[in-house]
Amino acid sequence: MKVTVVGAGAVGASCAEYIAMKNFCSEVVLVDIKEGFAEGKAMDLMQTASLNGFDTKITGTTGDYSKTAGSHVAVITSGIPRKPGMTREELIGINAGIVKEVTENLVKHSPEVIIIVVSNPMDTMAYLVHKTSGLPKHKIIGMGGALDSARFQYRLAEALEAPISDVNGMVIAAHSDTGMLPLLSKATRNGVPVTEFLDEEKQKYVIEETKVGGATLTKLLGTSAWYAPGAAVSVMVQAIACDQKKMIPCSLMLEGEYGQNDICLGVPAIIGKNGVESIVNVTLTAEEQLKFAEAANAVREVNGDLKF
Ligand SMILES: NC(=O)c1ccc[n+]([C@@H]2O[C@H](COP(=O)([O-])OP(=O)(O)OC[C@H]3O[C@@H](n4cnc5c(N)ncnc54)[C@H](O)[C@@H]3O)[C@@H](O)[C@H]2O)c1
Ligand SMILES: O=C(O)C[C@H](O)C(=O)O
Repeated sequence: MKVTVVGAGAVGASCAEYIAMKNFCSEVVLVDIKEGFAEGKAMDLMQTASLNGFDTKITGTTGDYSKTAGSHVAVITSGIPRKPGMTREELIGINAGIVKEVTENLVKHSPEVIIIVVSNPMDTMAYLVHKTSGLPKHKIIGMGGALDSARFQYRLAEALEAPISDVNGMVIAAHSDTGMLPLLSKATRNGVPVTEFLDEEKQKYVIEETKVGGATLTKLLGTSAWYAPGAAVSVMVQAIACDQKKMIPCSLMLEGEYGQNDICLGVPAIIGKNGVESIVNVTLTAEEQLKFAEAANAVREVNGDLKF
């Protein structure tokens, strides 16, 4: 399995590192626009191979997409991250042009590729990749829900004073500060609904902290997060590489599912060797349906700023 990661910055390098550490891929190619940067990151990572015990070959290139030819999966992390106080949506002006150009280069050299979109505003960038790549819809997957769900589980474990391995929960809808929908009604501690353990105040705390998870880290770090984003991508790439048929919330093109059309939004999906094997239809409460629809309206407005 050959994987390309475009953008060798914080998230791209973290993706490459986690993918290599899990040792399920033969080759990872890092691509960046900054001269020598991807080559340097690749060499540094390769010098961890004997220490960390992996055999994945990591190489880097400054913009030579012929080196990415024949990739099974490509991850797009190229573009600028937000600074404290910004929203992800404010990145559209710069990132849309980058994501479009990168998509064209990837598809030219790997026409069968499955693309995982990470650059923000992610739901809109995933939509842009659908509109510009010519790839079938099961081959374009936005990464947001896997990360947001991990943050949800972190906050649930904190509120429950439980180990994270006891906790299960999922976040759907938009990958934005206001449009995330943590499904508290379905979250469990070892199969028992968490609502049986948490009072309303704690429930509200978990939901609000989950939704601003990215903003909280951006304020602390001065730029956005990379460890958990990289780990989330590696889980998705592994699900494809190992045909795991894992259920992961991802931003996918909807055609009637969850009452939406012509939009990419986070929904649970089965991820396997074909990319999206199917979308899972979960029954939402009336309040959750309303929030999902509101998130869709907000993303649709941002999508309106795209120029193809
Ligand atoms: N979807 C998510 O959950 C999620 C999580 C974290 C970050 N992000 C987003 O991922 C993106 C990257 O974040 P980061 O922290 O790694 O930023 P970064 O600045 O560390 O890295 C971005 C890299 O992209 C490169 N780049 C820019 N234009 C390029 C081009 N045309 N071709 C190839 N490479 C190019 C830059 O040189 C840089 O090295 C941001 O848009 C950020 O908002 C999304
Ligand atoms: O918060 C950001 O801007 C980056 C990313 O989307 C995240 O959730 O960490």
